[in-house]
Amino acid sequence: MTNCIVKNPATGAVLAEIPIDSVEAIKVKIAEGAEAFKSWKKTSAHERAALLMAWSALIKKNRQQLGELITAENGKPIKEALGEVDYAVSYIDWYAEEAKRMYGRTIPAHVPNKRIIVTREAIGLVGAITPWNFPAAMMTRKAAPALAAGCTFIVKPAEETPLTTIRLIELAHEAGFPTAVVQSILADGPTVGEIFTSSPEVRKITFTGSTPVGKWLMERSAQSVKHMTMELGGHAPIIIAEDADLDLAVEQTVIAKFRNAGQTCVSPNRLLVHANIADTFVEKLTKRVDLLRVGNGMDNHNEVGPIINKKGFDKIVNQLNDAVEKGAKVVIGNEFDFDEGADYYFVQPTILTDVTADMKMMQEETFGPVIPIVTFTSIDEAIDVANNTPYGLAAYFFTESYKMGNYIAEGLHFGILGWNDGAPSGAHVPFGGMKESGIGREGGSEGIEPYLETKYLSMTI
Ligand SMILES: NC(=O)c1ccc[n+]([C@@H]2O[C@H](COP(=O)([O-])OP(=O)(O)OC[C@H]3O[C@@H](n4cnc5c(N)ncnc54)[C@H](O)[C@@H]3O)[C@@H](O)[C@H]2O)c1
Ligand SMILES: O=CCCC(=O)O
Repeated sequence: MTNCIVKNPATGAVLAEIPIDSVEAIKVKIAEGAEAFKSWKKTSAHERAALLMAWSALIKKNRQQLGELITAENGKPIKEALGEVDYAVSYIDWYAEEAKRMYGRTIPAHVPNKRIIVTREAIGLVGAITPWNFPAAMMTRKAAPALAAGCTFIVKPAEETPLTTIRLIELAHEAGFPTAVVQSILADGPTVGEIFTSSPEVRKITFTGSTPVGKWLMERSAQSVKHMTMELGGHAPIIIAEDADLDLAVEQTVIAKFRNAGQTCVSPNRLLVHANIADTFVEKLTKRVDLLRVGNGMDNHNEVGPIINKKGFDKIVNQLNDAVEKGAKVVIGNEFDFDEGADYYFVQPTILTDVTADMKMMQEETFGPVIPIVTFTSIDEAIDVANNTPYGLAAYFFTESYKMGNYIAEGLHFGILGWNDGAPSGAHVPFGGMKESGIGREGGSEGIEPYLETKYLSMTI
């Protein structure tokens, strides 16, 4: 592959054909990033914060253009794409502030003539690899804390959606970041994975993507003991307790589930509803889902865009066929609008009932607009089913009871919990997963820690 062909997933039209970086060119960028670290780490936190604020201002000025770029290459509705630009910028704003709070400490010495000082230092050159589902926000939530900490940064965006990243990096340079401090590269994942993991100059890898690729990167990085942040796959449950506010649960389920047509790592993948309220809930949810308009995200009225590509579409169809063959009942959806020749794929929002544990969608991430519904009769049973997965990213639950809510929260093994809340993400909170959903957190005060080393100085005076 010498060129990366970027397509509009809503139409299959080619948006751009960009030459990919050669192995040699990638190695040169890594060397430049490592060299730039020597001076960048010496800049003051206030200087770095000011550059981040200048970058943020330029992104805000170009909000509409960036939003349209996201919709064009990713497919999500324009309103959501503009929301993603705001979300992406919020990480830059947050870490421009956090840059100034990289506090150290002093430790009382065990003898009178010693003084001990603990400082925090930037790790070095960071290699980032990002997915196509949030082309702006997954990049800035890595770049902003890395740059704030004093690290230099190289990102490899997904081949499906590199245009947003390329534009964001241009704006960073326009804002005043030296070229070698923040860079992007364009190449296929395995090539970049191979180079990043084998390069001693790359001191940290931060990855957002699928669990198998994350595991592979971790294995290879062991050779040079790199720092790692892993934001991997999810398999989020929603538990609807018997006393839940059903209208609220319906509204929040729709928000959580159909964002980016279900192609979101925190997207609910399994809906567990108490048997006594299941019929009422399914009826209300179906009415609401029936109102969702599917189509090209550039049309402001559409709320559910296309699936990113044929591979993603085939996975969804395969899971649906498997579920129906094993006895699931289609309440709404299971319909498709696609054209393999043109290369676009839409899936109608789908609700399935009579879902059982042996169905593929109860074990694997679907990454599509599909809601499988399972009933339960006791909350312990629901918690067990929810936890019965190697993943542990996000989980949601709906109950009006304070005691029940706390009981469920304490029982769930997930890094992010939404109680009566389908939208828990934000720059100010620690985002990340347990078990095979990842290592480390992005966002919040936790999000800068993975870019810092601890150094302590012991002085005899
Ligand atoms: N936990 C989170 O914060 C989070 C956020 C968004 C997406 N995700 C996950 O990402 C996945 C969807 O993205 P995807 O299907 O594009 O994932 P993917 O792992 O196939 O690709 C993600 C990125 O990794 C690159 N890549 C592929 N193979 C590689 C290799 N061998 N070495 C290095 N890089 C490689 C790709 O080019 C892309 O840039 C889902 O599993 C989703 O849950 C997780
Ligand atoms: O897909 C993963 C990111 C979604 C989010 O940050 O809420």
